[in-house]
Amino acid sequence: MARCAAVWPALFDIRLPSTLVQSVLDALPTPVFFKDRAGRYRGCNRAFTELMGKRPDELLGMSVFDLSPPELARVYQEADEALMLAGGEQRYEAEVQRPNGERLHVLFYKAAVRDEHGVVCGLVGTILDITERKALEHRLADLADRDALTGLLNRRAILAHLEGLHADRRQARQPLCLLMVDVDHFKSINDRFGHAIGDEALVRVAGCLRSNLRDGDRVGRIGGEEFLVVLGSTDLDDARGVAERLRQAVSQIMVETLGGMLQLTVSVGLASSLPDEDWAHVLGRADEGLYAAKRTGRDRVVVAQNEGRHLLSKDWRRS
Ligand SMILES: Nc1nc2c(ncn2[C@@H]2O[C@H](COP(=O)(O)OP(=O)(O)OP(=O)(O)O)[C@@H](O)[C@H]2O)c(=O)[nH]1
Repeated sequence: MARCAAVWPALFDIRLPSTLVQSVLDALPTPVFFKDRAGRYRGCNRAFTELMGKRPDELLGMSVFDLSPPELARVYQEADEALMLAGGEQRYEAEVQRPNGERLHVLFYKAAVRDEHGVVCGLVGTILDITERKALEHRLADLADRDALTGLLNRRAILAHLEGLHADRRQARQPLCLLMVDVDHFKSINDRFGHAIGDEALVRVAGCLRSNLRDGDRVGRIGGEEFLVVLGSTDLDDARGVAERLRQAVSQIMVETLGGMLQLTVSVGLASSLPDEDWAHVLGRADEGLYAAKRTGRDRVVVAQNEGRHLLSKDWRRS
């Protein structure tokens, strides 16, 4: 790539030979550019030309719309105008598109440049590639929401999802349906076959629940062998169908053990939110439905009574 000498404007002729300034800028790994008051590129360093895939002379006089897709160019233009109006410095996150279409997450650092009369005559900007950092942040955020054994949402994440969705559905005056799903006789599975088989059973149940739900539904592991399913937009009749389908799907799971095939079953409590009902109450009623399913023989779905006991078996907000 050609050096960018002669592209840097006289504006940067700050009693240093401009070729020296340009050489210093070209030695930097960080893209640097300069725009005039009209937002046209008036200079840049080698890293910027490499990022944009253009020759230095091609870049001269271009606007952001000549160089970037319109949705990105609009972001840059708005930021540039705000900076040149206010003066000072600016820092923001955005994306940059390479000529091959690849998008980078970047941090822009820009500063207004003033002429000898103190009037803003352009800006200088640098671009820091933070793509890897962003990917790592997303990965960490995702890991923080996951249950380590099953990969499902963990208790905190599924309850946060429930709280958010419940608020939306309540505002739209639509009910929200929940399923509490608990593996039957799990303690005796651990006792008879060992914890490794118990863990495998949990992983298989988790996979089965996940693969039998639609995109808008969410499932999380909220306790040892207890799962919570938050259904997207589903009325009580449909939710009953979903619960029954999940129950049957789990009963098809066969876990191979040294003592033969282990068949799993789950009990399910289903509750549909009442108008103005708190999310923790709906959860409490689904829990009561689950315990009714356990009491009446397991491997079944019980729809929670609307009245509920209002004395929650657990305080879901705190637990
Ligand atoms: N293998 C394994 N076991 C777990 C895990 N978390 C909790 N458990 C066990 O799950 C068992 C749950 O037992 P209980 O709550 O008595 O319920 P249950 O035996 O399934 O009985 P019912 O629910 O009444 O059908 C306990 O023995 C816990 O130690 C885990 O991550 N892995």
